[in-house]
Amino acid sequence: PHANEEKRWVLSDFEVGKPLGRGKFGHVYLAREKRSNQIVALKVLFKSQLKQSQVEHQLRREVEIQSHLRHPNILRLYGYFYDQTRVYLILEYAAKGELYKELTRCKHFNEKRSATYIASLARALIYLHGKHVIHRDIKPENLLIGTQGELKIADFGWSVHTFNRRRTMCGTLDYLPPEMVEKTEHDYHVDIWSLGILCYEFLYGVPPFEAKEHSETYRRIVNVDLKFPLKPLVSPAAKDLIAQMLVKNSASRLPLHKVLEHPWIVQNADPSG
Ligand SMILES: Cn1ncc2ncnc(NCCc3cnc(NC(=O)Nc4cccc(C(F)(F)F)c4)s3)c21
Repeated sequence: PHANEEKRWVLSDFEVGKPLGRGKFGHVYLAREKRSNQIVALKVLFKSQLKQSQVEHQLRREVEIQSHLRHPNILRLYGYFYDQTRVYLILEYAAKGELYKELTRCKHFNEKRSATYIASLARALIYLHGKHVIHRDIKPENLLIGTQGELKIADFGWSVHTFNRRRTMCGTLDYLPPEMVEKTEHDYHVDIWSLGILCYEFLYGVPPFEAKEHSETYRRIVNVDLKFPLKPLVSPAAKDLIAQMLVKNSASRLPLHKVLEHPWIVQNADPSG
């Protein structure tokens, strides 16, 4: 078909392999496109569940947003197709799997690995914000690791174009910045807050405002009740960067390009990302 004509994919175009993960709406499988031998990840979503949760519009927006994104630290969504009962997302395969599994295995990452991931994420977010897209759901569960160990942001199911911001609450509270928790207007600064949460969780193995009760987590977020444990040992430079991103007033959060210039990133991030 011509380049601009979307190929109509069908399930029989693929040889489906092992399951890669189980999501709320469906499973992800390793797959090979038969004609090109290209390895992909195939996410299978049940139409019934999508309809039931009224998220079809979100899925359409995800496909639309992803179709214009090309960045080494953003997982590609090559296309989609559907049959009677299911919708299939054809995704780039991230050979080293889910970052959160790696974080659980290692307990926490060292400063070099953490800074390298944060720098890659900052570059991906600069690219995204340049396209007026906010991801809004940056957390370890949505980060994958590519063949060369590079970080890939995945799952734009909650992303929005900045002109039409919605206040749907999504998933764990831990990553929500004060303005989303307090349900006020929010903008691309939310992703800078989440980057600060991630940086803390990479270094300490737990998110900064974690608490047993939701109400306690909520209180700690809106008060920015930021505490650094004595263990593991973390450099003052890293704490300084985290404290500059986890700022209640969203406009005062360290801009992403300043994150890339911060001494902790400059001294610890591997330039290759
Ligand atoms: C585990 N794993 N290991 C290796 C590997 N390589 C690639 N991918 C993997 N996993 C899939 C990662 C995803 C990327 N994009 C997604 N997108 C999505 O799940 N979208 C989506 C779903 C349900 C509902 C909605 C809606 F309607 F609410 F918007 C949107 S999931 C891999």
